[in-house]
Formats: sequence, structure tokens, C-alpha cells
Amino acid sequence: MNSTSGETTCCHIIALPFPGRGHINPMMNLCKLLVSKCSNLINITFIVTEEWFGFIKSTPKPSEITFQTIPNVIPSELIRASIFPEFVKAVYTKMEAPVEQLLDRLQLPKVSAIIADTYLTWSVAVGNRRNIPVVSLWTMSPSVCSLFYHFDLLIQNRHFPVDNLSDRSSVHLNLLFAVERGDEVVDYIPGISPTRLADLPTFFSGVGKQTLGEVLEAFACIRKAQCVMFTSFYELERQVIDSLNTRFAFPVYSVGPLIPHNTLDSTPDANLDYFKWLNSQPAKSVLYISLGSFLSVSREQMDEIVEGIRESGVRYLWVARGETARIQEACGEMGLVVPWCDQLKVLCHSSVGGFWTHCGWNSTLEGVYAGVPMLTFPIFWDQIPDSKLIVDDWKVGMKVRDVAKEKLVGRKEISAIIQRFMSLDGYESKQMRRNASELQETCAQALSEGGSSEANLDAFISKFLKCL
Ligand SMILES: O=c1ccn([C@@H]2O[C@H](COP(=O)(O)OP(=O)(O)O[C@H]3O[C@H](CO)[C@@H](O)[C@H](O)[C@H]3O)[C@@H](O)[C@H]2O)c(=O)[nH]1
Repeated sequence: MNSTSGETTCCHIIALPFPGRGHINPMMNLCKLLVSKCSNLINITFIVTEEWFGFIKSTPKPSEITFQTIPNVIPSELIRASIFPEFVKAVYTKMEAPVEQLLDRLQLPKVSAIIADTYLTWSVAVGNRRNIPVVSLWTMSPSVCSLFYHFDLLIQNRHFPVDNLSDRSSVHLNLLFAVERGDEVVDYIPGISPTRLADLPTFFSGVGKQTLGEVLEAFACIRKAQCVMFTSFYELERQVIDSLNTRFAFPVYSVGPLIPHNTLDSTPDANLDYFKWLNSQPAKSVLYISLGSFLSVSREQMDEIVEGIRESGVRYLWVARGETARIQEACGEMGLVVPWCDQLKVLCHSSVGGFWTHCGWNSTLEGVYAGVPMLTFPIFWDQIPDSKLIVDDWKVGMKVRDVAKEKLVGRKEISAIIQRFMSLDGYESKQMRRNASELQETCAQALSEGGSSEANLDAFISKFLKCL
């Protein structure tokens, strides 16, 4: 604290999240954490588009965090998934100028740092021009960070590009590739356990390949940031984090999981129908299903999932956007379908015994925190290696969808794996549940007083928030 004159000085942080739920949530959780650590001593300006402000303005937050908006210079969130490459290009090219204008107008005093999503490449230049340190917040797994940071190794080892794939925008091209060469093993990315080509992010073709240029640009820019922050915790991927620490010329801080665990006790739930329903179910009997907040699977696949769940006879709570009534009718009376829920609180409910997940990194961290085993159904990008971490490395889950094997997972297969996964008696299931509890314990230790995440946050604060 800068208090030689007896006065307390407030400093300022600018938060620049990437416009997407999976990025805004962890950025907000980080901001809340910083405020709770440095109460009354920092103010945070959280910058989003007007559209996102509409989505999040009623989110409970401390008064030290203030929203500021820029105009909607990028395509709407409502169509983001359908025009993803165009959306990413707009984020890379259209947001910098309005952010600069906003900062000029606000004239914020004593700005200690800009915390910006790694994918907002231009933020490093904004910070450097204003002589403000830039903290690059990576909201995916440290493994995926290492992979993109060392992308040249894939090229040197002739694992990228793959010549026989055209640029047609099709998920099936990735599958085609996965079937032909997917079992080849990548064992040269620092810190990452041997990984099949099929388990790398979906950058070999289609939409993934179309946005790869921007992602690699982000990893060129990350080198000019003053530090990198992970939403994860150190013990979860210790080898990768150690190895990145030796390679980066700046510090790496793992301060997570940056999920809303601090609010678990405070949010009221008694009146919500799905909590009332959960309260009346047997312990560990409910499969919680979420396919993520922005991408969806094909109609054909969705029908197989619905039938598989119905045939399994397992109790379920399914978060489905848009098609709630249709899915509820088709899946039957063993469960509930809702358009949105308080996911972390649901995962921590004693009736929930499993998590069908698309393996978004926040959901993965929430599953780890809650100690719930995961049934993985990755759809795109980093979700594929996240599934591999969950199933092969941590051994806290089972795969519904193996990208190297099949295009469409059929209802019989889905029903069988759900039953095996939710059984509390089977050897495999018991082992998986034991591993999930152990990982949960490691996570709790990281978050506890003196744990690695707390120590990293303290180290970050003392190095970067100089005004405190
Ligand atoms: O009913 C719901 C559904 C979701 N969530 C929350 O929404 C967030 C979703 O984040 P995530 O699980 O990471 O999924 P996406 O929104 O799909 O995340 C995007 O961003 C992530 C972080 O960069 C990437 O790992 C993913 O691949 C990418 O799709 C999580 O905190 C969930 O708890 C809820 O609270 N209620």
C-alpha cells in the first residue's frame, strides 16, 4: 500500500475480455477475486460491447468493478457460431479503435495493468503505447497454450499442414483426417504427455483452420505481454506450467480455478424448480448434461443423444438452449430440461453423480472442483484435448465421442456408456469416482489459504499492482 502520507491510494485495472461467455465469466471471476483481496484499494473498469453489457449488467458484482461499453462493432453473439471466422476477424480488427477512444475519454488515473484475453492481440499494443503493463489471460488449458506456443514443432515434425485436406468448411474433414492419421503420436510438445494427432485442437481443416492464423498471431503477441495468467491451478498441469515457466521471458501465474466458487453459499436456490427437483433425487443419481454455451451438435446427433438418454433410464438434468420443450418431451420423465442453470451449484449438489460435458475449459474446471466424473463429448477446438486430459491423463471420465473413431455416435452406444458411467458399483466407475475425489481435494488445497493459487495471486499483486 502506498501510504507514506497516511493516505490510501487506489489504483486502477482495465479488464478486456474476449466477447464470449467462456471468456467473460473467468475474467469477471478474476476481477472479483482481485477486489476481494485488495478491498477498497483497486477499481476495475470492465470493458464489453453494448450487446454483452445487456447480457451481464445484472450480474452481482462489487461496486469497485464498473462496466464501460464500446459500440457493437462485431457481429452479434446470437449469430457468432454460424459465422465464426468472420466474427474472429472482426474481434481482431474492429475493437481496438473504440477501446482506445474509450480509454482516451475515461482518462483513468493510476492504471496499474490491463488484463486482456490472450485472443485480443491488439491489447498488447494498446498497453505498450500507454506504458501500461499487459497481463495476458489465457482462458483455455495450459496444455493448449503450450501447443500453440510451440506450433512450429508440429510443422518441423510434418504434422501440420496436412496436404490431403481441402479447405472446405466441414467438421467431417477433421474426422477424415483423424481416421487416416489420427493415431500418429505427438510426443515433442514441452510438458504435454504423448498425444494422438486426433486429440489436438481442430485446426487441421474447416472453421478451425480458417481461424488458425489469428490464433498464431495471438501467440506472437503473447511474447510482448508482461505476464501470462492461467484460469487453471498449478497442480492440475504441473509439467506444462513448469515447462512454460522456463520458456517464457515473463512470469506465469496460475490463480484458478477461476470459477464462481465464492458465491456457492450466497446464491439463493430454494425457489428454483430444478433445485427443488434435485433435492428430491437420490444421492449421485442424476446426470447433468450441458453441450456448452455457444456451439451445438447436428440435428441427427442430437436425436441420437436424446434417444440414448431415454433408453438409459438414468435421471438427468439437461441444459439446452432453444429446444427445451422438444427435448423434454423426447427424453421422457426421468429428468428435467432447462434453458439455463447455475452450473457450478448444480455440479456441487449431492444428487448429481455425473457431468456430460462438451469440455469447455470452464466447465472442465467446474467438474474438477465439484469432484464429479465427466462423460466427454467435445465439439470443437480445445475441447478435444480437454477430453483427453479428463479421460486419459486424470482418469476422471469416459469418452462418449472419440474423434478418431466415429462420425455419429448411435443411441445404443450412448445408452450403454451412460449406464456404465452412472453405475456406482462397477470397478471402473468406482475407480473414476475415487480419482475425481482426489483431484477435487487437490483443487481445494490449491484454493485454500497458503495454497498455490493464493500464493500465485499474492505474487502477482505484489509485482504488478504497484500502487497497493
Ligand atoms: O446453463 C449453464 C450453462 C453454462 N454455464 C456456464 O457457462 C460457462 C461456459 O464456459 P465453458 O464451459 O468454457 O464453455 P464455452 O462457453 O463453450 O467456452 C468457450 O470458451 C472456453 C474458454 O476459453 C473454451 O474452452 C471453449 O472451447 C469455448 O467454447 C461455464 O462457466 C458454465 O458454468 C452456466 O452457468 N449455466
